[in-house]
This record gives sequence, structure tokens and C-alpha cells, in this order.
Amino acid sequence: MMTKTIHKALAGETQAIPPVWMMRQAGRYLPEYRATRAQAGDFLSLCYTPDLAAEVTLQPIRRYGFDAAILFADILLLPQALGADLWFETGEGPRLSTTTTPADLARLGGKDDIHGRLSPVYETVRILSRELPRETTLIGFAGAPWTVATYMIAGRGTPDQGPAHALKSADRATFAALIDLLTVATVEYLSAQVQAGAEVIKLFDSWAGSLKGQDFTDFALEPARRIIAALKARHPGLPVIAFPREAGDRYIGFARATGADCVAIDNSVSAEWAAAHVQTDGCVQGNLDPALLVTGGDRLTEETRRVVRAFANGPHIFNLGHGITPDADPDNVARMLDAIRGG
Ligand SMILES: Cc1c2[nH]c(c1CCC(=O)O)Cc1[nH]c(c(CCC(=O)O)c1C)Cc1[nH]c(c(CCC(=O)O)c1C)Cc1[nH]c(c(C)c1CCC(=O)O)C2
Repeated sequence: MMTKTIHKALAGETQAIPPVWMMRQAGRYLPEYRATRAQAGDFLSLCYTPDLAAEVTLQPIRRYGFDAAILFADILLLPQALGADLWFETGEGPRLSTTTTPADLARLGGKDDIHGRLSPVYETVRILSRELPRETTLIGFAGAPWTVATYMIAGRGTPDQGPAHALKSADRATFAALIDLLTVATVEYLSAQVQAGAEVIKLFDSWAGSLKGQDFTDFALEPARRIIAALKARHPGLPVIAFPREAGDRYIGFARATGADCVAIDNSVSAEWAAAHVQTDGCVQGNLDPALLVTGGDRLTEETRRVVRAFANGPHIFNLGHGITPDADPDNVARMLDAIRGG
């Protein structure tokens, strides 16, 4: 039986050519994505229309033959399914009704109330598991509780997650109750994705880096550990990738402490550092600077080869340090792939 390249890496195998995919690989840098989004009308309609969400998930697979496809959805669909209002301001980003008081929390639904609203996402997963090439791994995902809470508390994205830190200090009980609700709801959401056909799960903690000391342990590490333990109890052998972005030194030992099979590395640390301190525990994913896909040229080729070389002595999934940006040149993605696969 064929074992997919991504699964081999997640099982700890070192491969001569690392498997590769990109965060935000279905996105605005691709003309075919922009066309399908226009057809859907707006971003949220695209997320909730299974045929179109499956189509944009497949577009980068057809164009580039990535080793993994990531479900097209968003981490903020879960708070919406819990009852928060969610909309996207064009050119600015997400807006949500805020959750900062016990009364706000009481208005939200529970972990078992999410599936009605999220059923189109599960349908997208079912379509993809039928339509993807057999060698391509299907990755499902959710936001980690802390990152999702930062948006729910502030009602929008923030540069320093200030409102969430403020609530954590001012009303720790409400803050902790929100993290707890998100932790149990995330288990149900991800478990439903696995039942629909997701083969690997990724947990995005984009703002983990702003949690320090004991807060990192309590609100980044511990929720990830609980989610991963619950998922693996229900789905034995399910591989999980954790992304505690900008965790710095706290990347060290994160996989062991949470039970993750792979840690995704951002580009604030060097590949050489991550190979020496994180890959020693198992598979790592990362960590090319996404800005290189805008600027291209020989530096893109050289830096891609450097990342491949740095991680060549252990299990590695090639990826970016963060999502590809809308101003990236699609030809530069092809150039990156040549540097990985073509030598
Ligand atoms: C913080 C966060 C969000 N969403 C996500 C995160 C965590 C990862 C990260 O740090 O980037 C995760 C996400 N968002 C999206 C995916 C789909 C899969 C993929 O291609 O990676 C995934 C995995 C689609 C999306 N999510 C969003 C887009 C752009 C929407 C558009 O087409 O206009 C896409 C393709 C919108 C979004 N969604 C979010 C923001 C802040 C924004 C606005 C910023 C932006 O426009 O890039 C919340």
C-alpha cells in the first residue's frame, strides 16, 4: 500500500525530497482563486459553499501538485457557530461581536450546538476526500483557543492582543471559561472534520508568541495538549501538526509536551536553530520567509535550498513561516518548488 509523503514525514521518516505545501496556498495571489471568490460573492459565502470551497482547495493542487491540500475555511467559523456575529470588512479583515463578560459567554451555544452551522464545512471535506489525487494528504484545521479568543474578545484582529491580555488580568474566570469552551468545541469541530475525511489536523496558534511564562503553559500548551489527547483518543493514529507561532524558545519540547506529531516553525527563528533544538524531537514543518515569494530571484532559490539543507537530516515538511501574501508572484511558487524538487 502506498504511504503518502506527508504521512511518512509525520511518522518520523527522513526523505531525500521533503513533501511540501504552503499556508494560505488557496488565496488571493492566484487569479483562479479571485475568480471563484467573485463567483461566491464574498469570502464567507465561499467558505460556506461546499462546491466552491472544494474548488479553491483543489486549484493550487492542480497548478503545483503540492503534497497536501488544506481545507478552505477559516478559524473564525467556530466562534460564529458558537453564536458570535462575524463579518469581514473589505480591505481590513474580520469583525466579530465581542465576548468579554459572563453575560456574553452565557449567550454563546455549547460544544454540541456547532454542527448545524458547520455542516457545509464537513461537506467540503467529503467532496475533497473523493476528488483529491490519491497521493495528496487532506489537512483539516482549527484555530487554537488562545488565538480564536483574541479575536472574540477584541472583536477584530489586534497588533498586540491587548484586549485579550487585559481580560486575562481583569477577569480571569471569564477568560478561562472562554478558553475552556473553545477547547471542548474545537475537539468536536476537528473530530467532525476527521469523520468527514480529514487525514491530518493542524492547530493554528498564530498569536502564541504574545503569551509569556506561565501564561504560555496555561493558555497555549495546555489547551493544545487537551485537544490533541481528546482527538487521538477518538481517532487512534491521527497525526496532528501544532503551530505555536513566534513561540521562540518555547518551541523546544512543545511536541513532547502536547503530543503533537509535528511542530510548524515560523520564520522568526532560523531553520538551523530549529533543526538543532526542535527537530531533535521529531517532524518539523517550515519555514521559508513568505516575503521571498514576492521578491523572487536567486535569493528565493538560495533560501529555499538553505531551508531544505538545514532540515535534511530529519523528518521535514517544507512550508512557509506564515501564509503566502496576496502580492506574491505565482511564478515564484513554481521557482520555489523547482529548488525543492528539481535540485
Ligand atoms: C488568524 C487566522 C485567520 N484565519 C486563519 C488564521 C490562522 C493562520 C494565520 O495566522 O494566518 C487560518 C486560515 N484562513 C484561511 C485558511 C484556509 C486554508 C489555507 O489556504 O491556508 C486558513 C488555515 C483562509 C483565509 N482567511 C482569510 C482569507 C482572505 C480572504 C479573502 O479572500 O479576502 C483567506 C484566503 C481572511 C482572514 N482570516 C483571518 C484574518 C485575520 C483574515 C484577514 C486577513 C487576510 O485577509 O489575510 C483569521
